[in-house]
Amino acid sequence: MVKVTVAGAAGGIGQPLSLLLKLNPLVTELALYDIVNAHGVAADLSHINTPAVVTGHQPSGKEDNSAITAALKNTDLVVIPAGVPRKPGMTRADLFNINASIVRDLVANIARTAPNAAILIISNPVNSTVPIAAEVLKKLGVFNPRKLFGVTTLDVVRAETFLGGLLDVDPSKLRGKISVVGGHSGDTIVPLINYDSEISNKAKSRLSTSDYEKFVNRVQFGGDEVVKAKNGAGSATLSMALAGYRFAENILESLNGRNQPVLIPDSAYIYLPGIPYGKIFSDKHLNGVEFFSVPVRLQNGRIESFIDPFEGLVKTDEEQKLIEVALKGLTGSIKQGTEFVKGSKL
Ligand SMILES: NC(=O)c1ccc[n+]([C@@H]2O[C@H](COP(=O)([O-])OP(=O)(O)OC[C@H]3O[C@@H](n4cnc5c(N)ncnc54)[C@H](O)[C@@H]3O)[C@@H](O)[C@H]2O)c1
Ligand SMILES: O=C(O)C[C@H](O)C(=O)O
Repeated sequence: MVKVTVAGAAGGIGQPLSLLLKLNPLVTELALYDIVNAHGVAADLSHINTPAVVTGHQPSGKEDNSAITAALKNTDLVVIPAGVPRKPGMTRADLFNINASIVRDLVANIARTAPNAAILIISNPVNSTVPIAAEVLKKLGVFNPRKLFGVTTLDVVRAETFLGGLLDVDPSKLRGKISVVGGHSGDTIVPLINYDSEISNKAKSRLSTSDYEKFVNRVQFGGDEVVKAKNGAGSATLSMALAGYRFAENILESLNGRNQPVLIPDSAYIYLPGIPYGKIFSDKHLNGVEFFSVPVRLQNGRIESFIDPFEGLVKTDEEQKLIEVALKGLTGSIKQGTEFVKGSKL
């Protein structure tokens, strides 16, 4: 029995993500929460002939907490794509003013109603919204760092797609062979393609320095490519739904009665000091930066451990330099999120 809740379920990401979740036979209940159109989306998806029972939850006004409480009750996994997307000319950080309080309030409800649920945060700016979630959970005394994930899978999906194109390899075969670490915006996104010897050799023989730099830039700014093409109608939704589902599916599979750790080649943006070896890793390699996206191993819906991309994976000097740039960008975003909650009344 697995209940999944999607908060922001009627949005551009929420709808196709909910569709994919409805197709997963491991899901027995799918609770769709949104401040608009939640019942419509739920009615629509409920006609699909898979086992998951779909329920819709929409508040009647600002003070109505009953809908979110019902959506979260007994849930195992909450996926959050609630919030506003970018328009051309905006950075993800420009979304902070609106999305910070949306994530804060949703996570406070999770802390009160479903403190044991795994939480997947999609809402941008992920580099700050995940620290916001962590701080809320800490303040309310229920923080389990093994169950909080910033969803950075779209960066991995993009890296696989773009590199596959350049190397003339089926991109789906690159899953688990390359990785993306760091954060989720511009130069905090760091693709690592040099630890699988076959891929690394292929990349060395096929990619010029300029091809490699263009590849890195395209992964780092893939989001902008979509924002520009949508021309005011939002940011990535369909590829994000696929990426969010891919990560949610990893969690569902790890919840599915398996006691063995499942190696998930996908990275997630996590709070390292709460994970075994994470604090040492953060002090040793990240200059004390506490949130970082790394490939994780899951067990029973939580992080069992992560792969150390410094000692476990071979990196080139270029990749090392990219990580140093990423760390500079992450420090301020993390602090902004943490300070925001410190100054908030929950
Ligand atoms: N992590 C990533 O890789 C990634 C990728 C793409 C988009 N995003 C982010 O995901 C977010 C959503 O993008 P979208 O395109 O789906 O936007 P959207 O505007 O289409 O949908 C957002 C949905 O959230 C709902 N919502 C707003 N406030 C809410 C609240 N308090 N509670 C519940 N629902 C609420 C809205 O009603 C809407 O249905 C944006 O912040 C975007 O930047 C992240
Ligand atoms: O670019 C955005 O604003 C949305 C998302 O973070 C993405 O990477 O596509």
